[in-house]
Amino acid sequence: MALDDTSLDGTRHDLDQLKAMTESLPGIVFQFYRSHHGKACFPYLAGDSKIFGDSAQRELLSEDASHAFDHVHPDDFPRLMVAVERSAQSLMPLATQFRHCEQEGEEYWIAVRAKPERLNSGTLWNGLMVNITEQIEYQAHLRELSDTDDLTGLPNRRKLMCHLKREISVSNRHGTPLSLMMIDIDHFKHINDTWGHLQGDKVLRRLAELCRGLLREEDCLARLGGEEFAVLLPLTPLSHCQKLAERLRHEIARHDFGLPNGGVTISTGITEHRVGELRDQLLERADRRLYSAKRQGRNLVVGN
Ligand SMILES: Nc1nc2c(ncn2[C@@H]2O[C@H](COP(=O)(O)OP(=O)(O)OP(=O)(O)O)[C@@H](O)[C@H]2O)c(=O)[nH]1
Repeated sequence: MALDDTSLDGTRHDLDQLKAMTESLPGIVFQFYRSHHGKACFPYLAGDSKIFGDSAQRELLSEDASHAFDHVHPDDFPRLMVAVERSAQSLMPLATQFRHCEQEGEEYWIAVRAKPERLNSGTLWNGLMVNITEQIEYQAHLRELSDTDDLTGLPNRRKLMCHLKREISVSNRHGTPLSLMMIDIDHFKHINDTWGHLQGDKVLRRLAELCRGLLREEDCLARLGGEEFAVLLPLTPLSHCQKLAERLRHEIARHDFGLPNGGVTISTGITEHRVGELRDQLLERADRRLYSAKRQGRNLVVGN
């Protein structure tokens, strides 16, 4: 059959347009092939050159995909391989994400979506990879906001509960000590009522800074709400926690918070986690001791 020159021109034009379009995509259109013997390659790759380099690098990948896998973050590599294997076995779409690392240390988060088809010699996926670094960073920012107390910048109750869950599980598994302090400012209502809410806010912020400065990096100081704070101390037995609580109490009592008459004091309940107990049992015991400190006259640490 004779070829119609005009329709060939049209086809060439369409192909050129398609090529130009894929080259400017904010992602990659690809084919990935894996033989039954494990040989893998990218027969087709087009799009964002940030992800898989220039045409010379892509030429290499069309023969051997291992150069691409060298750039996958080591923490993400096993998950990616499991996802590929599952998709090959089940012929369900491949859907996962991973970090792509550049030699210069730059990292991109890539989302991959691809449909597999069985061939005689292996599996072929047709799919897309999209750079989702901005979304991942934005999600991390939102998570940070939802875990942070606005006024003091400290972790909030929600974040402390996550830490508690993790540290209790470590303590249960390894039998390592874990202590908890519950701190409450004494007569804070009086400070607010006498000097105003803004002055009260300043006291909360200053107290948070003061405590932060006296704690180790791995100790989690959180604001639970109002004038109540907590400190979670991994690898710390009650005796050390007691010394630290006394030090905080002392430093706060002698600190000049800028209030015209007198200082600020705190009451503290401390306790150590008992292997096997639940988070709420630990919290309740620390709370009971805090209220015992209040009952006994305030500006006090109670540990049993
Ligand atoms: N300035 C300020 N005040 C707050 C904030 N959150 C809670 N408060 C106030 O903290 C005060 C807490 O009062 P109470 O619960 O009666 O406790 P207290 O006066 O410290 O008395 P004791 O704990 O028994 O020593 C209340 O007046 C709340 O309005 C805040 O973010 N900023």
